[in-house]
Amino acid sequence: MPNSNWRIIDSTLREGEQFAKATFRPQDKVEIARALDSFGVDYIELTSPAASPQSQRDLAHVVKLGLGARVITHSRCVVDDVKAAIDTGVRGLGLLFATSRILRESSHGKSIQQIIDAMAPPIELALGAGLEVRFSAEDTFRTEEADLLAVYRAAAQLGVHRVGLADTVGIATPRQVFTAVREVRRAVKCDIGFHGHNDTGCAIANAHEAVAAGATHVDVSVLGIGERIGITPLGGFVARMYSLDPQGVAKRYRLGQLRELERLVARAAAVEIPFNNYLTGETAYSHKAGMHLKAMTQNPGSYEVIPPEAFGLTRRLIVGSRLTGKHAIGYRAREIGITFGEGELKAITQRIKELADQGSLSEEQIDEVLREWVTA
Ligand SMILES: CC(=O)SCCNC(=O)CCNC(=O)[C@H](O)C(C)(C)COP(=O)(O)OP(=O)(O)OC[C@H]1O[C@@H](n2cnc3c(N)ncnc32)[C@H](O)[C@@H]1OP(=O)(O)O
Ligand SMILES: O=C(O)CCC(=O)C(=O)O
Ligand SMILES: [Mg+2]
Repeated sequence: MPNSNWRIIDSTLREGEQFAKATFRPQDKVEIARALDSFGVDYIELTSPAASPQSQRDLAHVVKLGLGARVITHSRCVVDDVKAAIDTGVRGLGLLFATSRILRESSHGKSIQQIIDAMAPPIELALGAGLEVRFSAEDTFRTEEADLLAVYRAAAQLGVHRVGLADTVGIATPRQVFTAVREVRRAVKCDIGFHGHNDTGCAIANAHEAVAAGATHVDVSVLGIGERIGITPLGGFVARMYSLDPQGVAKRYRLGQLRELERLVARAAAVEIPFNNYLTGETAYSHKAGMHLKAMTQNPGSYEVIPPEAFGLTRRLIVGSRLTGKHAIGYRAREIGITFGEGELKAITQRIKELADQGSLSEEQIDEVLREWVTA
């Protein structure tokens, strides 16, 4: 039975705003927040109101939209920043402190004990205001294990609802993530979140391993946008989890809205959707090689673990290439009402391959060849 005890925290409007090309206008944030809510993400995280006056106004505005998703924000362990967050009416707050030696030296200059002392007042303030509070050890995977467990235990003792592991620089392997989450799971009783950057291409696998080891919350952003090359993409994470539990995932999220959501964010962030994007990429359901096409005409599950219909999309069988085969040609012929005998089919397939050696044929061109063959 797959683990279904996980929630999506969409951070397009926080981590995604840290993406080099993104500067969201107030109306973009509203539109994106509404679309995320309609898709069904469990949390929507926006930039700290301490960042700028407009960030403060945008957060307060999104809070007032009355969305089903919990609107949360993110903050340093600084009392004034937490006060600014509370004033916006957010439901939850992600607090963090970098715990690795390198970031302790370059970012804030505090020892582990000083971090433990400094995180108490902001955590207590946020909890006292009734917020759902999470504390993350930034740069978890370059932090000494004993230091990590010490800050998590201290946060749990203060009463946080969740502790977070953050692969801030995208260095963790899936095995490391599994082990670390399992250790934290043994050390604290509260929920556990995971935030993973994709610098070494493991962000989706790492999010999955975090869940497998007991994490309850996963940070994602639409198209994965974030600092540098970003974090676990919403679509990629949904693909991973859908393949393990199709009904469970389809029940919780409006999967047919994913493509429009991605288009919206791509426009707002001034990027293209990659051709090989998870689930919705232009070629995500295109099949080309003759051996694949034959099997696909028998059973679409042959070369697809995720059916396009689940995401409101359609499959494409590319029949007119030099890699085509007689089964695919016969299939297309039958679709347009033509039936060929075995010998004829082999001959026309050879002819199509010769033509396709000069450049692939469109569906219209294939149909024309098939019809001409009949009348010739
Ligand atoms: C890994 C991540 O993505 S973490 C989230 C990153 N998000 C952001 O940075 C939000 C946007 N940031 C901002 O608008 C600004 O950085 C602000 C408003 C937060 C702070 O601005 P400034 O006061 O001008 O400080 P600046 O950004 O130059 O330096 C960071 C300061 O935060 C401190 N700091 C860093 N991490 C933490 C932390 N977790 N808790 C408390 N203080 C911290 C640093 O020590 C430094 O303070 P200092 O001025 O006393 O040395
Ligand atoms: O607060 C967190 O858990 C993550 C912060 C962040 O964006 C990161 O560490 O990359
Ligand atoms: Mg990040």
